Amino acid sequence: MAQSNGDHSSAAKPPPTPSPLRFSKFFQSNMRILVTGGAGFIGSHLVDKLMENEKNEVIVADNYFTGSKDNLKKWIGHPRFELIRHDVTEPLLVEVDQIYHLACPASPIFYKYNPVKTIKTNVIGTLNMLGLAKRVGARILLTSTSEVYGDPLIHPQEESYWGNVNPIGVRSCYDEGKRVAETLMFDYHRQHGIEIRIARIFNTYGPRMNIDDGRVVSNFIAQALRNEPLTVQAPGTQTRSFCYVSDMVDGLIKLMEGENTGPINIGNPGEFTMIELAENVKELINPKVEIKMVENTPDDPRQRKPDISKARELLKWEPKIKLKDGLPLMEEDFRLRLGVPRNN
Ligand SMILES: NC(=O)c1ccc[n+]([C@@H]2O[C@H](COP(=O)([O-])OP(=O)(O)OC[C@H]3O[C@@H](n4cnc5c(N)ncnc54)[C@H](O)[C@@H]3O)[C@@H](O)[C@H]2O)c1
Ligand SMILES: O=c1ccn([C@@H]2O[C@H](COP(=O)(O)OP(=O)(O)O[C@H]3OC[C@@H](O)[C@H](O)[C@H]3O)[C@@H](O)[C@H]2O)c(=O)[nH]1
Repeated sequence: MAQSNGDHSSAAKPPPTPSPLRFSKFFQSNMRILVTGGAGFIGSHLVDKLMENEKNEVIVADNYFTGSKDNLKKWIGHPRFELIRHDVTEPLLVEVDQIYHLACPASPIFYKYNPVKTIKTNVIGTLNMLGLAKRVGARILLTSTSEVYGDPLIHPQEESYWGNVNPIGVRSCYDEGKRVAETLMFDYHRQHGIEIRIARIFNTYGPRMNIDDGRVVSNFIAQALRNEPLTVQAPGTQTRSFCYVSDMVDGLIKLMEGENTGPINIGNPGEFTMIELAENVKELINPKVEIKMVENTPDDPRQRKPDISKARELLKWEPKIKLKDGLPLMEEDFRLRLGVPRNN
């Protein structure tokens, strides 16, 4: 059953007065934007889009755990761009107008690698970024996740659903971490009037994903190009809905620029079983490759598909790129990075 989330738009207090430093711009930019996790997959595409606007000055803070300077190489040295090696579990002092807070490992193998660090990143990292937002009067957007719905008992998932999450499982550092991060966002909003935005991101794919990061689309494409079996984790009937990264970035910017706090689902409602995904990749990239069933990991959600009515209505956003059109764009990037030419 869907549950009510109450009225998210009414803040108890007016927003804090921005710091006077907010108006002392280094350049003639109108907007100084901090992107935490900006050296990662989604973050670096977001930076590309934000940098297209000459009125934006972009500061990236990243500890390079799963991200890389390479993703931002075209901006290093640009007068409107700054890259800081920084871990968000430590406070950060910068003067900005907007904060896109993405810093957090997203692939299950990485977030489970050091679960204590993952939960610290989600809780202390978000607390630090909210403290920064409060001091400088910045608007802050959190990239939350479809994992807040856990192994969902309603389908598709709408924002009013409170989720079905194991609080002590191996994924909890991430999904409970993001749930606490959402709570902190709303507490700062109600208690201190901070302008918040929460995006619940569903599985996103595209160029620049770490080749061996363990997520399903990157795994299957890399396996197909290396002539290795596509590893479908049992039972293979579990579903996901895959959003191409440029659609995701457009949705995040619309949410930041709009008037709604969220949480708002941002994802592509096209739903596929993992067997269907493997078949699509096989047909598209390497028809000779084998599909192999392998053991799954605990608490793997059995179904996932966003209800994006809110995004359509409130943000006037919907994804444009279908899986069959997005996979070849990612294939090109993986071929280049793996050194596998098309006629191989
Ligand atoms: N890609 C998806 O399918 C998806 C789905 C739901 C939510 N999200 C969220 O979107 C955000 C970006 O995901 P992504 O796919 O680009 O992942 P990613 O792993 O490519 O990027 C995460 C970035 O955060 C950085 N980071 C991690 N911990 C940090 C810390 N303590 N301090 C500073 N930087 C740190 C990493 O080095 C990396 O550059 C994450 O918050 C993730 O939870 C992603
Ligand atoms: O090689 C693989 C990898 C994964 N899988 C399956 O593919 C599905 C998707 O797995 P992924 O690891 O790509 O991602 P998940 O959907 O489990 O988690 C993701 O959800 C949303 C985000 O917050 C994160 O990016 C990530 O946690 C799972 O059912 C998994 O069992 C395979 O069948 N084979």
